[in-house]
Amino acid sequence: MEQKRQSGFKIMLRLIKVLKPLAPIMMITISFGILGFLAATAITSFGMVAGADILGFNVGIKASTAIKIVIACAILRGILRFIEQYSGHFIAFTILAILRDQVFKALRKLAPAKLESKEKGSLISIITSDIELLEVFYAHTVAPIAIGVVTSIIIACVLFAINPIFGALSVVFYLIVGYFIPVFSSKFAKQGGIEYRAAFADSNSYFLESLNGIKEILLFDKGEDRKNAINENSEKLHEKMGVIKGHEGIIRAFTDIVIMIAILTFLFVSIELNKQGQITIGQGLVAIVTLASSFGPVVALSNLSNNLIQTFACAQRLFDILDEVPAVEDVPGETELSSKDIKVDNISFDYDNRENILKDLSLDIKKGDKVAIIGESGSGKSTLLKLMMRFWNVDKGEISIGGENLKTIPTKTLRKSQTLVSQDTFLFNDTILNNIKMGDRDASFEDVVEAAKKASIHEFIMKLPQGYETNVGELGGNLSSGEKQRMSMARAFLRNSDILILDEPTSNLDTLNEASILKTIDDECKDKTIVMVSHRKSSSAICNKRYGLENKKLVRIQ
Ligand SMILES: Nc1ncnc2c1ncn2[C@@H]1O[C@H](COP(=O)(O)OP(=O)(O)OP(=O)(O)O)[C@@H](O)[C@H]1O
Repeated sequence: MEQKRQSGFKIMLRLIKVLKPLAPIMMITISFGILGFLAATAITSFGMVAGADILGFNVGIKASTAIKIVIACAILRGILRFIEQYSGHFIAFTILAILRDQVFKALRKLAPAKLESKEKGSLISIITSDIELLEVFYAHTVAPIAIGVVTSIIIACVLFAINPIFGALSVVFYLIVGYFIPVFSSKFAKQGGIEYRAAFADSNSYFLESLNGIKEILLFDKGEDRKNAINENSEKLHEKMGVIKGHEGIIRAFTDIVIMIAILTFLFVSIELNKQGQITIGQGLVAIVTLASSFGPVVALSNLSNNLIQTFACAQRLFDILDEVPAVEDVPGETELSSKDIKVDNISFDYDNRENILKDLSLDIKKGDKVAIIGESGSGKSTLLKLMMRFWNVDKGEISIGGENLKTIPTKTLRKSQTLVSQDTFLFNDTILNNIKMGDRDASFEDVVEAAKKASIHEFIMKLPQGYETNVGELGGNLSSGEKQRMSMARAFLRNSDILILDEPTSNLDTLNEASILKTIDDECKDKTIVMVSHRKSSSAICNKRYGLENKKLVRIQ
């Protein structure tokens, strides 16, 4: 399951590839960003020109003209910055939407097999905060790098025009601040960023697990332990953030020192060049002010490196999901199955190349058969059902329905032909009506009531304050397992598939409700094929064929 770690460069290239459809808008962001920064630098530079002219240093431009340019640049700066930020964020949030869509598509493909073993808290981190952090890359990285590089080149040319030494020196300082510091910084901060994102996901998982297992925690009096562990996780996150922020502080201080050194260097060089008669005092002042005000985009690059490491760690986790190979590929299309006979032909299966769970197992189920599978816990009964629904593919042998290999039956057709009722039923935070209607979205209210009656849950629903319109969420998880299981049966009756797959369908029911549901199944499903896993003899009484799962194979029981 662990994926290969990709280099920062590869991750960056892949993130940029997603940008392709929005390249024209990115060009707008970059162009307006460059013009905006040039306008900002021009404000200070021409301000200095005006000052120099007023003080009597000749710089070749009149103070009145320079002031007009300053005013024009100030207005332009606002407009340009607005367009840059607007288009930059439009790109970022559009891309986040595209990425979210890709992740959901990937999760759909991975479900259910590959998601069984994934930590749900970690998945939630990826879908929410990890993707959100990529905004940093799209809105605050790509354009700033381009803007930083281009503006630095332009300013270096302007300084070069004043005097080549200024031009050459500015290139050196831009490289130190915009390239060497970020590269050096990222080497040290890399591990911290990766560790922080991993700790963040772990902490989410632990919290979610604690919520899910709250009953067990209280029952075994582990509340204090859990609380301490959650506090420890928070402390760990705090510490890791402390390391990142400490590092950021040092880098910022270092960057500021380099900028100060650059300005002082320009000051000394200006004095020297003025002494040699190569530049006027006015030119020297303009060069110093231009350099000092031009570091903005380059400093933005330097600050990026810390954020980028976290962003890349998030992107890596996102790409791991996108790259994960599903256990089963969907088969597109829809067909009619010629018959509903199921043939399990000499199959073997194991999870992740471990020991075989099922080996050379065969089973013939004719349409209308009611088959019970009995066996010890962990013997592989649920696994066999999962294989019949193609949640996983068999490793050897073949399962077919109506003579057609499961692997080639369109997924939609397969899902339509089968309904699963399992030991634990998930109800969505919606009305009871809509929860049962999962079985058939187009069913009428009367159909739902009839299905609920068959599942012996109608009377219970009618006693609820708003009957079928009661929201499951409002019951606050107060539904009993048996009530949930009966709702699941109601869904199954409504769905009316030809093949009913029942995994301990009555495990949470009392004998009265069990008998009632079994009678309905017996009466209503005469022509349906049923494959039922059950520990209870009473449940399997409605079946005409019984098999025991022993030593990875099925043995007929009379
Ligand atoms: N997704 C999975 N990945 C790896 N191993 C799994 C997975 N699901 C189940 N197993 C293992 O496969 C074996 C068979 O599990 P299965 O759920 O099929 O047993 P079962 O007979 O239905 O058990 P029970 O009666 O307790 O429900 C068990 O050892 C289980 O731990």
